[in-house]
Amino acid sequence: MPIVTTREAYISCPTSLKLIIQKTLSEIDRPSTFACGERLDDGANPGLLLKGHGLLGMPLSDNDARAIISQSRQSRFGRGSETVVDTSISDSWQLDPDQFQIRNGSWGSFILRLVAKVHAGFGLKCQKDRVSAELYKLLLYQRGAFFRPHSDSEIAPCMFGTLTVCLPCAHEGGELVFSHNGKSFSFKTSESSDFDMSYAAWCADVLHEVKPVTSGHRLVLIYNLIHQSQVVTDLPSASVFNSEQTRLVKGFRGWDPPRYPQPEYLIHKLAHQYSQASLRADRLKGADLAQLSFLREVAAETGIDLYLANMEKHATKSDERWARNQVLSVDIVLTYVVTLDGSRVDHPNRTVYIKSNNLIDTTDGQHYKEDHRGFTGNEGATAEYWYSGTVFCNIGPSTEMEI
Ligand SMILES: O=C(O)CCC(=O)C(=O)O
Ligand SMILES: [Fe+2]
Repeated sequence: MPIVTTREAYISCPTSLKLIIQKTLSEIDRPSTFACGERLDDGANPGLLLKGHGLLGMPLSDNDARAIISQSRQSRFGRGSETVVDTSISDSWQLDPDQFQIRNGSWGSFILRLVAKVHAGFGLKCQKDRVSAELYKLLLYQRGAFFRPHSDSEIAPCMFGTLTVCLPCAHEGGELVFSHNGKSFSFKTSESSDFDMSYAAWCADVLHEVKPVTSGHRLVLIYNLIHQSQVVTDLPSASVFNSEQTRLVKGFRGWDPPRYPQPEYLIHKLAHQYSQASLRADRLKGADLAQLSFLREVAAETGIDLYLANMEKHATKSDERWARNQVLSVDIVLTYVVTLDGSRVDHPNRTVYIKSNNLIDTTDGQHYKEDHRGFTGNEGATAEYWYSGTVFCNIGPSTEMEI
């Protein structure tokens, strides 16, 4: 039996590239990130009770910090399938959950609120109640302590990430730095550390580090994020973000120029319709915003240009009340084209005509107006439909769309 590789499949059917792009974009249906974090002004005091010592006050005093250290061991972390101590990687102090208690009864619902933030931030598609956070350890960083770049191994079944709550305890330094797939960003726990808390969460496969603490103490509760998934492949991970991006890049690069020249532009319909005033990247919502962030990455990699536009489509069809609903003619025009920052680039007095072949998705959606003409001469009964929408235009690197 002949084996058809994906590459051959692309070559034999250029429409499949549009399908790849369409399918991938349709799966990016909500904003998502592989790491998130923010200051929390409404954090409750967990009421940490250290066995043999008593309640730990918040912000943590130097005296209570010494009490924690006296009962701690060097922090451990997952390396492959093992849990190891290596002070060249991390030299913070660790308490295990059986060495302390969280006495505040409302702490559980506070953690659930954080899990809901993670669920939204990661754009998880499962129900919120499929995700939970299991207490793993309490870490204390003294001045000079750090955690070198590492990713978290799955120390619990169906663990997909880590949630941390940095408790009130003034410190400088100690910021979290995340890097994945050539992108990196940092989050400063110190900024809210005097009296407030902050949370951070990341997918287990994201490389992260804690920069050295330069003064004070950094006190963090660490939770494993668990996904009650039946199917192991459902587990969220940062590499899912990569694979969506890779598929899109493949889609845009996959045209085989000698046989099927790359179209000079492609049009992708947005989920929402935007007025001219809100036609700019920073006003996009929901799935549109999420898709834009992916398309931006893809544009940087492939050299395509991105524009936003309002589109009008006018179709004349045979009237379905009398005959099969056959399309007789279609006109598609862009009525307002802008760069991502909202600057208009089309000429107000010139119409930009679009070939329907360049639409990634040719389904019409709901028309906003229709007109049934009845029988006219030889043409039979016709009906006209008008559609409108907002679109992304992805223009190939070496071509210009005539506007
Ligand atoms: O201290 C932190 O904020 C992160 C700790 C960490 O990465 C870990 O325990 O694996
Ligand atoms: Fe970690």
